Amino acid sequence: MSGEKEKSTVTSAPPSPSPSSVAPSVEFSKGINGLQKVILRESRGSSAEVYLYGGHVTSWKNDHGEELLFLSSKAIFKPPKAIRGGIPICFPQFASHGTLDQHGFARNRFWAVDEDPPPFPTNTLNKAFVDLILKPSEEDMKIWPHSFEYRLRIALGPGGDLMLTSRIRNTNSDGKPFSFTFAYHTYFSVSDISEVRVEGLETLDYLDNLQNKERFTEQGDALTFESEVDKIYLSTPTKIAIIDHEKKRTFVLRKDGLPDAVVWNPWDKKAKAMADFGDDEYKHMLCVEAAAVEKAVTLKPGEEWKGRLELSAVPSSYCSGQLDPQRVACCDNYGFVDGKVSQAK
Ligand SMILES: O=P(O)(O)OC[C@H]1O[C@H](O)[C@H](O)[C@@H](O)[C@@H]1O
Repeated sequence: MSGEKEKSTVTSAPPSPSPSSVAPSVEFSKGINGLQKVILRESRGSSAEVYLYGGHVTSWKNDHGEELLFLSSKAIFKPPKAIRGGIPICFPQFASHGTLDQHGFARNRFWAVDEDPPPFPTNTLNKAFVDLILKPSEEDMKIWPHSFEYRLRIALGPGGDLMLTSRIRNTNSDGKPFSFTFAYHTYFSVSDISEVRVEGLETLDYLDNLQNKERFTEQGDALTFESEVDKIYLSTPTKIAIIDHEKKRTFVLRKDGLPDAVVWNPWDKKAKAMADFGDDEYKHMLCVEAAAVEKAVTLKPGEEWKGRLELSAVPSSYCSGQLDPQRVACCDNYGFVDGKVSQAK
């Protein structure tokens, strides 16, 4: 594996208000196997890495340099294989919910940097971000005969929050609508899967992929893990927490436009069957995927869909058991202000 990193371009955002901190920056460089990647750095030291192959976030680190996403030591950075770990983009099909290959093709296409994206309503001050774009090739049109523009903004906020915004537009000139399913297939890094709990999905209905996609209702308790899990929770709240007791860290996932949430851990048997996944790595990862699966999204020509994911990692002074997605403020240091996440002072 040639992991040579070769710096090429650095673009700096406006100067940071704090004299002791460095301005957020965006750096283009070569990653594993010479694949192009983008490194986002924000002023307090957190960072993220994005491969143009797949439009794939492979790393998200906090201001102590600790990795927050799981990336398999056996991940294959070579097309057409999708990268195992980080945040694969599943589009235009989630899993095998359709006639395309598993999880669609966006995760194994080369994306381009979008030099001139249409304006975003969100504030980008003090954020390091990159805009990517995917348009179908002629080959793609043969397997999925629809013209689209998929714009992906990946941004790192001043507190180290990672934000992904997808804007997908139907650009068909034949007047035809298209439908798709979608997921941000996020692999979180956890200390020990048996010590982790997920709050926000209790009492919800789910489709169990391990039982012919049959529908069940989750019990009233937070989710814990002691065997393989592959479930699609339906109509979930906008906020889900992954509490890692051993690490004393809580991931807070906020989503918009993505009603479902997939929870996946392959456990030991499936782990062994995957060539690009270590036998014991299932112990240190958990996928919680903001998704639109049960009801496909349909776009008429000219229409655009937006799906947004915000991830933050906070110390686990987080009040376990008190997650209420309807509340405007949570007992951690983060809350919603005017529909946007802000860090309380
Ligand atoms: O191996 P992959 O194609 O990346 O898929 C990995 C997993 O993705 C999702 O979480 C699905 O629900 C699982 O059924 C699938 O096994």
